[in-house]
Formats: sequence, C-alpha cells, structure tokens
Amino acid sequence: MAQVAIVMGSKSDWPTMQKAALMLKELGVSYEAKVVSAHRTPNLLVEFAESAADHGVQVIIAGAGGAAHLPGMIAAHTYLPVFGCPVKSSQLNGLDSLLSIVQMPKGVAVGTLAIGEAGAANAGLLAAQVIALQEPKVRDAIIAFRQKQSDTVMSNQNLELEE
Ligand SMILES: Nc1c(C(=O)O)ncn1[C@@H]1O[C@H](COP(=O)(O)O)[C@@H](O)[C@H]1O
Repeated sequence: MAQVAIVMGSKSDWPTMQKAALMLKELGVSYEAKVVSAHRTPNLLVEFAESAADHGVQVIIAGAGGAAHLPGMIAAHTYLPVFGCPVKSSQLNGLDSLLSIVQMPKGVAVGTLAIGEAGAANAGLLAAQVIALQEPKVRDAIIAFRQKQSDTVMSNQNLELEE
C-alpha cells in the first residue's frame, strides 16, 4: 500500500513527475504513480480521489499542464493534502499550468509547487516531510539528504575563471 500517490493528467507529464517519484524513492517513502485526468477520465478521477484515503494513501501529488484542473478537482474529492505541480506546457511554458493550479478559491486547498522538474522534486520532498511527522526513518533520511546537499555546496567554493 503506497503512502503517496502521484497522479498526472497525461503520460507525457511523466518525465517531469518522475522527479517526485525519484525523491520519494531516495527518502524511503512508498509511492504509486498513475495517469488520471479531470478532463479525459472524469469518472476515474472521482473514484481515485474518493478512495485514496481508504487505500492508505496519506498525501497526493498531482501534476498537470495547460488547463490544469486535476489538482483542484482531486482536492475537492478528498481531505488528504494535495500538492499541485505545474507541468511545462508547449504553448505558454507552464505559466498557464501554474496559474490554473495556484489560484484555488478559498475553502479548497492545493499546495502549489514551482513549474517543472524542480517543483516536482520538491513536491516529493514535501510529501516525505509530511510522512516524516510519523516515521523517524523518513525524518532521518531527510536530514541526511539536507546534509549531503550542504556538503556539496561547501565543496564547491573554488570559483575560478574559465578562459
Ligand atoms: N491538465 C490536464 C488534465 C487535467 O487537468 O485533468 N488532463 C490532461 N491535462 C494535460 O494536458 C497536457 C497535454 O496532454 P497530452 O500530452 O496527452 O496531449 C498534459 O500536460 C496534461 O497534464
């Protein structure tokens, strides 16, 4: 049973959304990934969102591009926390996705991440931080991840001119 569900509007979102999966894997959090679309599979969306908590899912990450209604519609059908990832669109570079996801009306919350792969990776990190509230092993993995990141920055202080 997966702790985190990663859903996306199309398989074409997977190159972006797999960054969330990679982060969860690195931090030892179980996940399942699937394609669910508010527009193209509206019945599947309702079925997925309404049953996610019963299946043991604790956090949902939802990524979509363009008219990105997926995260908001999922949030409307579950009380689980939903993190929305704006996927870069071909026409407007993801600004459309970002604005679709971030401007939720008061009363239904979606935590919106940055556009693209960095946002997806951070969605994985945030989801892991929620899981870590109850799982010391995940908390330790996050602390180790942060330490490794700091060490990398500290070992990159030799800034030389490239001529
Ligand atoms: N925004 C949504 C939703 C939705 O919000 O339900 N379903 C699909 N899509 C988006 O359409 C884009 C193009 O999809 P295709 O590549 O399949 O044509 C994808 O980024 C997807 O997230």
